[in-house]
Amino acid sequence: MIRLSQSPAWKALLGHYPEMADTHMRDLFASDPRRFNKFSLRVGDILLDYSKNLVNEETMRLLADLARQQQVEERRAAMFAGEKINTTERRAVLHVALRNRSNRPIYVDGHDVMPEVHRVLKHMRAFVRRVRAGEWTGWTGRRITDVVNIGIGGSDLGPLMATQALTYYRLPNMRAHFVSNVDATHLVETLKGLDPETTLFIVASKTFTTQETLTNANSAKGWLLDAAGDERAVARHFVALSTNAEAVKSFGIDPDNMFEFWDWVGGRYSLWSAIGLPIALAVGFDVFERLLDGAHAMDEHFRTTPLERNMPVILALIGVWYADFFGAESLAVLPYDQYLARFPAYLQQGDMESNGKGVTLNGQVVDYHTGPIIWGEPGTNGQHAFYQLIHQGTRMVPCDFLAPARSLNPVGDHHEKLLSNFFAQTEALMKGKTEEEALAEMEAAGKEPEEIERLLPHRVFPGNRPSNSILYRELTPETLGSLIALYEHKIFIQGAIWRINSFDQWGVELGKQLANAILPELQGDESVTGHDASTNGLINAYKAMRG
Ligand SMILES: O=P(O)(O)OC[C@H]1O[C@H](O)[C@H](O)[C@@H](O)[C@@H]1O
Repeated sequence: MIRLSQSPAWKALLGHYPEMADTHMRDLFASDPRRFNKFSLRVGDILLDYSKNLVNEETMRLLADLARQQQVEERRAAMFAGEKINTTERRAVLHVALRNRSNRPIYVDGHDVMPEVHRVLKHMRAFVRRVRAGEWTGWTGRRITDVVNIGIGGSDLGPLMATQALTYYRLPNMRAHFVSNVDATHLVETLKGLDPETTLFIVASKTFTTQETLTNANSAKGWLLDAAGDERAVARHFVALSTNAEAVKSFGIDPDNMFEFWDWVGGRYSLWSAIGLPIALAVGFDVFERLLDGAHAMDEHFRTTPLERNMPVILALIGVWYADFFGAESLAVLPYDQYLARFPAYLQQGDMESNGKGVTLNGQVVDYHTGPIIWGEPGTNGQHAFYQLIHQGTRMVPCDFLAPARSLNPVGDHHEKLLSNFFAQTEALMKGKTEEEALAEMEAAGKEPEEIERLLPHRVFPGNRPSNSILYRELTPETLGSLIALYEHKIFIQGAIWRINSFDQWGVELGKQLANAILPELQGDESVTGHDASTNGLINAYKAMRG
């Protein structure tokens, strides 16, 4: 197979790049009054405006050619058909089955997975009902008031982000907590205000072998047993979300209290599975299902819409354009929605663990850039922190701005103020401020020539800095589901273009392996000598310092 970087579609983009690198978006807008109409797209209640990008119709055509050349349509079909597109782990990738709200069967190895999906959803619904109704009680018969999800990575970030995003929809009398870090501080500080009699632990781990999660779960069990003094209490206070029934059993959790999922659910794509149980406990099962409905709607758009009008595909193509042709290193995700405060953190795993790869599906080292660094904070906080660099720094930082048209908390003019910032930032990034404009402004303000001379260069904004704006009607559970699915599919399409496996994560193994080797060396006071000088030095300094 010809290398991507040598392929006709890639070369065509390389040929087109100088023209666009030499273009200012101001001119693109000035020369085309229909630019917004041409480069925006609506799916349900979500509007994507991608007109403030360094693209013209030719760019989008060439990018779509690249997608076709890379057979993204075939890859998409293969994913929905349950083919084992995660080739290193020989697994299907079917988070879409978890939210398949149609009657369409989805097959893995000739076996329709939908009946199992529905069985687990039913199990979850019944459990949520019992807990919320106070029928499922703790060992002393008191109703559950607090749920503590113990998990990390995909078994934490998705449920945490979604539970937080759906705070508005939370039902009363149930608090949700999330413990992930193996730093005992996380567990200890979380448990401080809690009563063992009314606390339910959800041990969430796809593999049920993850060090952090099992360590936290064992300590939580100790905390419970200190109060209960009877092993039988564990069955009332621990449930598991996992694919590994054996390990769950040996931890001491009753298999009846295990909510199952399958190897075709990637950890970072798992919030739609049993891993969503803490979400459902916090907001109720009906709201959880609305989240699935929203994701399904985006899945259907993604599955059936031609590439040119396909929202995840467009986001993916624009990202490839900047990463590979403009040398952009990162993508800032900037939600002007406090409920989405953890969305950037969630996408860090979603995107960086998926597309932070340097070899192709065939094992060839790539000679182009793959996944970007994802970062971001909610607006307007980011504006008062790091936007300086985005506006006037030396790097190109493509941004995704997200905002709801309607606030769930309409108080005074907060929302207009929030949205005026949302609109202003993308406008400022695109237009910038020329030297002439800055000069005219200072003169109009009656500034002295000395001051003008001193400050003028600092008051210039180059502009021409790209952004996508994603405006949605309101943060409903459906919209949240659609937004998450939008990014999931975007990541998939980028991985398909780069010919990498977006669904494995070998890069997390080495650190784990070395930590396992170091752990026993931390025992005792003898000096360690088996590593490089830095690592030896650090371990020995630690031993001296800890006393
Ligand atoms: O759900 P678990 O099996 O406990 O895995 C938790 C996390 O740990 C691993 O290190 C992986 O990098 C993540 O993809 C995964 O989400």
